[in-house]
Amino acid sequence: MGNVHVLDHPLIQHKLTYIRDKHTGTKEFRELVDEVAALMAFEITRNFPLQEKTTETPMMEATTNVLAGKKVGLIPILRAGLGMVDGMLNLIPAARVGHVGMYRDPETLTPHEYYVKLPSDIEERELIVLDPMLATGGSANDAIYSLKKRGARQIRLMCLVGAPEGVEVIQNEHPDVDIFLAALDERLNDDGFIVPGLGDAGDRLYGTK
Ligand SMILES: O=P(O)(O)OC[C@H]1O[C@H](OP(=O)(O)OP(=O)(O)O)[C@H](O)[C@@H]1O
Ligand SMILES: O=c1cc[nH]c(=O)[nH]1
Ligand SMILES: [Mg+2]
Repeated sequence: MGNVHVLDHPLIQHKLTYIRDKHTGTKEFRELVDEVAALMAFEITRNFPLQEKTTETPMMEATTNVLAGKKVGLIPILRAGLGMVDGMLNLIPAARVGHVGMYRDPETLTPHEYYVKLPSDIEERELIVLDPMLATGGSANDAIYSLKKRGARQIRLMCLVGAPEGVEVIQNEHPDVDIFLAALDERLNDDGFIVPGLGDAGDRLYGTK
């Protein structure tokens, strides 16, 4: 079963509080999501392999470390996942970005895929699926199946807020996928929204409500 990592770094938790706050406007919401994504990138890359390199410092020749060249693919689930891309790219600038378009029917809560465009070598890349919200888990579940169908082999899922229901779906359907969250919330309400949550992530990012 995939591990669930709740990234409880104080800076992440502090910023998440203002992301949740209903008084936070679109501009600030977008900036905070960007910042938290960068902080989460710092944590999610913690186990990336290093290799030794000989470096001449101004003082002497030294054996130092550089990243061992792990190839990364960032896969935002449109729309709301887009809000996490730039923050991640700040720390992993060589990552390629693939897009999966998915919307959740507000009545049935069923996800519908409407767009897929991926780097050609996804089978060689460590893919990080990005979406602020893991609610019923339907969207992330379908997006991960869609990636696997196209050859993906290594996938992690990174969300700001997860519900236990969504976590369970991913753990059951994709035991090979580790989940990284800034918070694991209480539950879903009757409309399929995470509570306490942060509301509709896409609408808050792009000011569409
Ligand atoms: O876990 P689930 O129950 O599938 O719900 C989560 C999904 O719902 C939201 O997207 P939405 O469908 O609102 O699309 P948007 O990002 O375009 O607003 C959110 O960004 C996730 O993709
Ligand atoms: O709480 C939720 C659930 C699904 N999508 C959102 O944007 N928010
Ligand atoms: Mg939305």
